[in-house]
Amino acid sequence: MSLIIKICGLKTDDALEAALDAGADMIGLVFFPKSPRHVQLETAKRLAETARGRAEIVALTVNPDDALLETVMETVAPDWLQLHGKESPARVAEVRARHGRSVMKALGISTADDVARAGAYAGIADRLLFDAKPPKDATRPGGLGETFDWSLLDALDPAVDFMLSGGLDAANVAEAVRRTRAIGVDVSSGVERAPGEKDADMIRAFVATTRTAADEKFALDKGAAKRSLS
Ligand SMILES: O=C(O)c1ccccc1NCC(=O)[C@H](O)[C@H](O)COP(=O)(O)O
Repeated sequence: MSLIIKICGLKTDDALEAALDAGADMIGLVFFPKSPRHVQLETAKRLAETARGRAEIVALTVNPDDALLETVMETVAPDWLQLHGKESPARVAEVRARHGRSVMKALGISTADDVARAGAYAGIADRLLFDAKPPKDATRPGGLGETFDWSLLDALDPAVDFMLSGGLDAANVAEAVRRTRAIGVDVSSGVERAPGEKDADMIRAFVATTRTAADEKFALDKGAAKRSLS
């Protein structure tokens, strides 16, 4: 399986086209009014119509109530609901059952305890997304362009798949691919020239670098597997 690339926080037709043309597998639409990437529902609907069938559509919300999720489902019909707040495992299960959509649960990581707590969501969320834990005074819980110590993820149960985010960009994503066993990567700030303003060249560079790094890792793993058999 090839590495999944998600470009998050798209809010214009041009940025969306750049992500789709570059070959992004998932595109993220942010519904969080305090974010510079917040999209109005009608814009989101139009962007989703363009993206449908070309990439999976992810609707990102933070501690959403069911009314918001119903509105997003009716207007945007995303393939995924990304929960980026303090949703409990029980709430994740409830959202999944009630709205009938795959759920990606984002978890902020800064300590080994944060990684240990992730286990409670395994088998409940359809996918886990690890992000840097935001500082206490942050105005939003993600999309801050901050990395975290990826070695903390070495303690995670090897059976648990995850995507990686938090401060990724074209300069560090190859190392992230090599260093972790993430099945996918997610970027927002790292493909922007200013908060909320995506840059087509940066999107292309991020996707191309990620694909090359993933191919190299696959070739290395294949070589190692062959050597261990001989
Ligand atoms: O992007 C936002 O403004 C945002 C607001 C509220 C919750 C989450 C938000 N973003 C999450 C993401 O875009 C990504 O999933 C992830 O955090 C990567 O962000 P970045 O470090 O900026 O690449």
